[in-house]
Amino acid sequence: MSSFPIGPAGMQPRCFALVPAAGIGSRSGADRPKQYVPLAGQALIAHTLAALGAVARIDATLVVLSPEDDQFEAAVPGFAGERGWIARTGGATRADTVAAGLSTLRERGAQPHDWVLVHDAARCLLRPEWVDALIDACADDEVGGLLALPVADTLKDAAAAEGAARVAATVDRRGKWAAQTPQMFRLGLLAPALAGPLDGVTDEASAIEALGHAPRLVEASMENFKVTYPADFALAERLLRSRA
Ligand SMILES: Nc1ccn([C@@H]2O[C@H](COP(=O)(O)OP(=O)(O)OP(=O)(O)O)[C@@H](O)[C@H]2O)c(=O)n1
Ligand SMILES: C[C@](O)(CO)[C@H](O)COP(=O)(O)O
Repeated sequence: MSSFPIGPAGMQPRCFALVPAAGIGSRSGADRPKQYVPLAGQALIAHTLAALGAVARIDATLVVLSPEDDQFEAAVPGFAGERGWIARTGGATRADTVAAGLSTLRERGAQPHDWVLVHDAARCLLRPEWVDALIDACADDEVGGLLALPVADTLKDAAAAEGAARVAATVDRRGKWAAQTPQMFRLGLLAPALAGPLDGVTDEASAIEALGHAPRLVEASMENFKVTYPADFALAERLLRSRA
C-alpha cells in the first residue's frame, strides 16, 4: 500500500524506543512523580529502561522528560550514551510528549521507515522477550501494532449511573482487549497521526486508527501493567523482587 513509509530498497529499518516520562502521576498518591518512586532498590523508571536496553534490536532509547525535571540523572545514573538519549521536551499530555520525542528522533537521524516503539515509563515490569515478540509480529506488518491483553473480566459501565460507583450497564467483553505498551509504528506514519485531532486519543494506536488503519494486537501478559494507583507500587515491588 503506497501510503506506508517503506524506505529505500535494501535498507533495513531501525528500531527506536521512545519513553514518555513527563507525567506527574497524579493518581499515584506518591510524594514525587511516580517514575522516580524507589522499587526493589532502583527508581521505577530504571527498571523500565533496563528492560528496553536489554533488547538488542533496539538501536537507542529516547526518554522524554518534563523541561523542569531535575531527578532523572540521579535516578538512572549512566543512562545517557550511545544507546540512551534524553530530551527535556515533554508536553502537557502524553501525546504531546510523544510527538515532541518523534521530532528529537528525526533530528537524531531516524528515517520515516524506521520503527518507533513507544513505551510508558510507568510499565516497569516489561520483559525484553515481550518486546522481541512485538518486533517479530510487526516487522513485516504494513501498519504496526501493540502489546495488549484480551479482557478476562466482565465489564461494567458506570458512566451513565446516578451518583458514584453504580452499574449503568454490562458491556459485551467479546473481542475486547486492554491496550498496553510498547506500541510500535513507523515514524513516518506515527508523526502525522499525532499531528491530527487528538480528542479521545490516549495511546498511539488510537491516533493510527483515526487515520483508518488497523494496528495488530499482540497478546502480552497481565504483569505488564501500568503503575497508576497507590496499591500498584507494592504489587510491582513484589513482582520485581520475585524476578531477582
Ligand atoms: N504530559 C504527560 C503525561 C504522561 N506522560 C507519560 O505517559 C505515561 C503513561 O501515563 P500515566 O500512567 O497516565 O502517567 P501520569 O500522567 O504521570 O499519571 P496520572 O494520569 O495519574 O497523572 C507515563 O509514563 C507518563 O510519565 C508524559 O510523558 N507526559
Ligand atoms: C498508553 C496506555 O498505557 C495504553 O493503555 C494508556 O492509554 C496510557 O494511560 P493514560 O492514563 O491515558 O496516560
